[in-house]
Amino acid sequence: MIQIQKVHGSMNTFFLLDQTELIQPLTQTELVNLAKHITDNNQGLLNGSDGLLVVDHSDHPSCIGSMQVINTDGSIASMCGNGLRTVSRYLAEKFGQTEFRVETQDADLHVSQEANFAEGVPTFSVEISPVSFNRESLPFSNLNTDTLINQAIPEIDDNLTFTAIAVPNPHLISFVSEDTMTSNSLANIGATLNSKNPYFYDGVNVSYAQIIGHNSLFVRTFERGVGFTNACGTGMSATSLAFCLNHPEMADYEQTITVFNPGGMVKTRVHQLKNNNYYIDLIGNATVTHQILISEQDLHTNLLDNVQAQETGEQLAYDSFITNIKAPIK
Ligand SMILES: N[C@H](CCC[C@H](N)C(=O)O)C(=O)O
Repeated sequence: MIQIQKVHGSMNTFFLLDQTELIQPLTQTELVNLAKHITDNNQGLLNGSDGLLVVDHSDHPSCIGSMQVINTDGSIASMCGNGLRTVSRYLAEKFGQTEFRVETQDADLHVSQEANFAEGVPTFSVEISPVSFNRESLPFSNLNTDTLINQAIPEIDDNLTFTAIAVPNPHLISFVSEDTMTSNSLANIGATLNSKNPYFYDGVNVSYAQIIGHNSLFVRTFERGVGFTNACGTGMSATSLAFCLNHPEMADYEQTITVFNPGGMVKTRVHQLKNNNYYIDLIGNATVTHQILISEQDLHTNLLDNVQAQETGEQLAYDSFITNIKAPIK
C-alpha cells in the first residue's frame, strides 16, 4: 500500500502523491487522469480538492525533491504557493531538514520551516519567484500594452483598474471596494478570462483585494483551472507586490504584510532587488488533514473505491487558530 495525504494551506486543499514511493511511477497521462478524478467534488476522494501535488526526485543538485501541480481540470500550474508549503513540510519530515530547495516547473525555490502560527499549526515559508510583468510571460494579448500596472482595461471592466504579474503563474489583480468584493464581478471576470477569450488566452488567476489597513489585505481568488478557492498562495503573493507598487503609502517592502483570505491568513514579505526585480516570501500553515492508504495498482488504474483514509486531527488545531485570528471580512 502507498500512503498519500490530503493537505491544505489556508484551506486551499490538495492531495499529495510521492512518486518516489512507487515501484512504477505513474506516467504523466495517469497523473492527469488521477488528478481529474481524485479532486472532483462529487466523484473524487473526501469531497475532492483544488489540485494534485506530485512530489518526485530532483536531479538538480541543490534540490531535495521536485513538485508538479495539476489543477482539477487536468491543466498544469507552473507554481502553487499554498501547495509548496505542504510539499515543503512533507519533504522536511521525510529528510529531517528544515531549510532546503524544491524544484518547481520554472525555478528551484528556497523553503524553510518557521515558528508555528499557533499550537498544532505547522508553518513554512516559501520563496515566490521569478516575477515578471511582461505580456509574453503572462501571457496576454490584444490589450494594446506590454504591461498592466494599475491600468483600466475597458475590454474587461468599465470601472476597475488591474495589475498583471506572473510569479511565474499568471495573476490579474484589482484593488476593490467592499461592494465590488461581494458582488458577482470576480465570478464573472474569472469565468470569462478562463474560458476562450482573446486577452488571457491561457487563462489567468484573478484576485480581488481589499485594503484592511497598513500592511494588511483581504484577498479572494478565482483560480485558473479550478474556479473559486479558499485561498491562492501565489495570488496573495502577487497581490502583496501589487499593494507595494500601487499603494506605497499603505504597504512596505521588506515588512510583513498580513493577508486574510476566505480560508484563513498568511503573511508575505515583498523583497525589492535591483532593476525592478522582486521576490516574495509566503508564510503560512501546512496542514495534513488525512493520511490515506491506496494500492499502487489502484493509483495506476485510477480506482478510488478501496482506499483507507484516516483523519489526523490537525484540522481541530487549524480551526481554533482561525477562530482566534478574527478575520476582518469573511
Ligand atoms: N492555489 C495555488 C495556485 C494554483 C495556480 C493555478 N490555479 C494556476 O496558475 O493554474 C497557490 O496557492 O499558489
